[in-house]
Amino acid sequence: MTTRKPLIAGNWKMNLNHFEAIALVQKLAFALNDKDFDKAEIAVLPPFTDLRSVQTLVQGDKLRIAYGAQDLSQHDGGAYTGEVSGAMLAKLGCTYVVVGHSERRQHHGEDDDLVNAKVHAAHRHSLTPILCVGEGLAVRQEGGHIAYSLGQLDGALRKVGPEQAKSIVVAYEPVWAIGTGEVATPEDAQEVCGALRVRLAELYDAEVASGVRILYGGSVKSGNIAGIMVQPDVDGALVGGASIDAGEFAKICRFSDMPG
Ligand SMILES: O=C(CO)COP(=O)(O)O
Repeated sequence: MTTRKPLIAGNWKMNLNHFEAIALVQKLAFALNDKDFDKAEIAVLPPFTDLRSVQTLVQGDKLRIAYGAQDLSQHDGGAYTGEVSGAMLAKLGCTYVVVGHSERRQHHGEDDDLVNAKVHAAHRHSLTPILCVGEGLAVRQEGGHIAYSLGQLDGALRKVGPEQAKSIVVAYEPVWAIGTGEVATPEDAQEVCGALRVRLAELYDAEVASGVRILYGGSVKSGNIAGIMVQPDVDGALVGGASIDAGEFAKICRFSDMPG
């Protein structure tokens, strides 16, 4: 069986300017030690305007913190006012890029085809997509959460080959648990993350499925991370609100020391 190194990624959303970004990453680097970085990969996903500052700090001080962006254009360049390309993110040393976050699907009308195009765009520039899927409250209430999340996975991975699929990170983020304080139970998270892994095995093979990291996201805090992380198919967390507090995020990164 492949061992999957846990990934704890902080999606800052539209928070923190570049000064604040530097302060947060410095605090985080100060709070965490090599043992923490050995146990889990730790990443921050700041707004575009912070990335250059984060890059300079991380590279200058050789920090073991990975970073990436929250979105990218499906295009590689050209007359697309306001867009940021994968090539630009790669040039800034980004490892990750979030694709298909529910806030982009909801507020920017991103559908599965666009999300799929963005997954391909990320791969063209050797960025690892953190592909977000997850159902809204109505779908959950009628029990369609697994089919819905698998449908989003299928759509996002169209024409993505096994080699590329291997490097993808999937994040299950039930929309009803995002920013609401309403965390899915560890069993809820496991149910869908397990189903996503089974679907990866169907779309590709067992090797791909066992290598892909699947994260849970939605109101993750230091007080609930331990229970989520012990689930067999949950390989990390995509943390929103709690990731812009360095102390709280550091505790989440040390999930094995937190109460279950
Ligand atoms: O959307 C999320 C991470 O991408 C989750 O946000 P919260 O942790 O604030 O609920």
